[in-house]
Amino acid sequence: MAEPTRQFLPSTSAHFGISEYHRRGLQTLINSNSVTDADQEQHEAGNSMPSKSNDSSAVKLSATSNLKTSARHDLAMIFTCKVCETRSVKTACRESYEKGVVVARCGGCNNLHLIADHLGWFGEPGSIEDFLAARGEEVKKGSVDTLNLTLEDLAGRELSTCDLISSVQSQRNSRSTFFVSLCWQITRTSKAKLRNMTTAACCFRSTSLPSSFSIHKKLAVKRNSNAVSFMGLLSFSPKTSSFSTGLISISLKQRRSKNSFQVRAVVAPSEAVSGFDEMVAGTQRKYYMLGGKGGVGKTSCAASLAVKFANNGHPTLVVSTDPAHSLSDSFAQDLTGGQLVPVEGPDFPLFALEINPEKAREEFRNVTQKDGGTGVKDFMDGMGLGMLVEQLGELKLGELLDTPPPGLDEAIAISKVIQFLESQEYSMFTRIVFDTAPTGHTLRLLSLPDFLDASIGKILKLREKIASATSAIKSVFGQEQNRQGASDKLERLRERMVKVRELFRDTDSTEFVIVTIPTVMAVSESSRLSESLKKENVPVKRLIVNQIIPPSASDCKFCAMKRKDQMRALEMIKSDSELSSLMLIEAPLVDVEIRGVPALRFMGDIIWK
Ligand SMILES: Nc1ncnc2c1ncn2[C@@H]1O[C@H](COP(=O)(O)OP(=O)(O)OP(=O)(O)O)[C@@H](O)[C@H]1O
Repeated sequence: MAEPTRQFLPSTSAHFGISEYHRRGLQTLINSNSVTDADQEQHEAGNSMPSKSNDSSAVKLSATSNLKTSARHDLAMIFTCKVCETRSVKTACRESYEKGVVVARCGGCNNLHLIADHLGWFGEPGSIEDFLAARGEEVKKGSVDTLNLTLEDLAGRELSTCDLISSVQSQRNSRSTFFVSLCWQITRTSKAKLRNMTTAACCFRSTSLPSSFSIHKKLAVKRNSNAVSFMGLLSFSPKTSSFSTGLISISLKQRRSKNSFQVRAVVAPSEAVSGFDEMVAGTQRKYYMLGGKGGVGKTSCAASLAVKFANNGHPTLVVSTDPAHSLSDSFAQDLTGGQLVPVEGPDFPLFALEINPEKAREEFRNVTQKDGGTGVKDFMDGMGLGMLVEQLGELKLGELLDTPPPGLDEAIAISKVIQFLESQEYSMFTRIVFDTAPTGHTLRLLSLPDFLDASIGKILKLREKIASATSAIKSVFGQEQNRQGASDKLERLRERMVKVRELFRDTDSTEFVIVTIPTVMAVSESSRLSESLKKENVPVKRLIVNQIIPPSASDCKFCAMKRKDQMRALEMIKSDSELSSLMLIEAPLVDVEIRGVPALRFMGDIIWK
């Protein structure tokens, strides 16, 4: 048998470490004649010889002896095949590495690389460390805590070549450890590679995230139709110097086998161009608000956009601020409860939140009543401060509190979401999609922040006047503290309202997408909505015309008439002064109900191109 030459060209940054944490029992020892494969997924070693290589591997062995993917595999290594530049993670038996023979097959080009050969089968006995040392190259060893794999290590190449789209940071779990999920988006070229499971690219967005990290415990491998996710403990060196531990989730996309969702008949109308590339680009947070007349498909469009963002690597949050929520129905999952609920199905994190408007309204009422509403009025009446009561009348506070203006609950709901998103815990979300309430509500919502801002401002001023006029009396009544607390709350609420207003008008981060259907009534309403949005300086670029009946060769008279009507409405859009300037996205009426993630994915692929 011709003796293959072994050639390893490890990178100088290569390091190696074996943790002492999880020693295997003797019963799992492989005898010194054994050859082990070094592949976590396939047991393939020993069936062919390591390639005689001019191909060389930049080998990085990392300490993961507590890796529990298999009882036999307690050593992990990451290496780059110099033949095909594929980065691979493999696990092997430590005893085999120390006493036997270990070869690793490159997932990209199928070449075998010799990692250890203590039996001298392929030349001088030794291991990769010896081979590297012979070349005068550096071998680094480390314990679990000192293993710091860079992002490039996981990506397997320069990150500058990746289109870094998103990242996920962390949520604290009840035990105060970090759950860290890393997500990444890759360029079209790298996507092709990923489909072959050859490489992956990661990225971080948040500045608070570590610059280096290592996986030192693999917890789970999750497979679904088009992704494999690795979950593992992560250690990293944050800016604050000490090491932290968390969980890492890495997804490798595979070629999608078959769309599990089948529609019986769909005709995509003319070129649907939504400019999705622009929508998905960038890692900075963006807000998309979808609104329109009741029943036109706002929820379906919002949910399908959220699924599409998530499947394109953006950790996404979809929020319903419509008092009559239908997100749960649309996703076919229970998303109620006013909390962030993970949506099952998409490749990357997607969470949903249905805000409880009644609760939000109640909250507002409590705060204002304590400080500026009937509480203050009663108090002032009692004190004989007639002239201030007059000012109260001007504010129409009673009206505000007894019959909250329409749109108030939604404004509070949105401000609540902003509050959520400002916290570090939710900094991972890079796309926020709002499923808003029907048009009328939304229009009132738009003017509401200004109205509330003014009202609350007046309430606060009034409070100050009362405070100075009655401080002595109040201290007798012992109410000062309560009033201060309520006043602070009110001030915070006012600030949040201002933020809602700013968010709605921020052209860099926000876009309002109008959803309509091709009927004269819906188009007229959309035109009015567009006009109002413009007046309020809310950025609007896109108009979805949903439920367009596809042309048909059948003699269905009803369908033909209906389609004719629809075409008329479409013409109306094209000549409408408000709507004609918007990017028109035509979405067909499909003959199944859009329910559940596969259906939403399907719809998203039609609309968001
Ligand atoms: N393109 C489409 N083809 C077929 N059915 C659709 C399409 N778009 C939406 N639907 C269906 O229309 C119904 C209403 O859709 P959806 O709930 O998304 O509308 P909405 O505007 O959010 O309604 P509401 O104003 O009541 O919240 C749903 O049953 C949905 O499955």
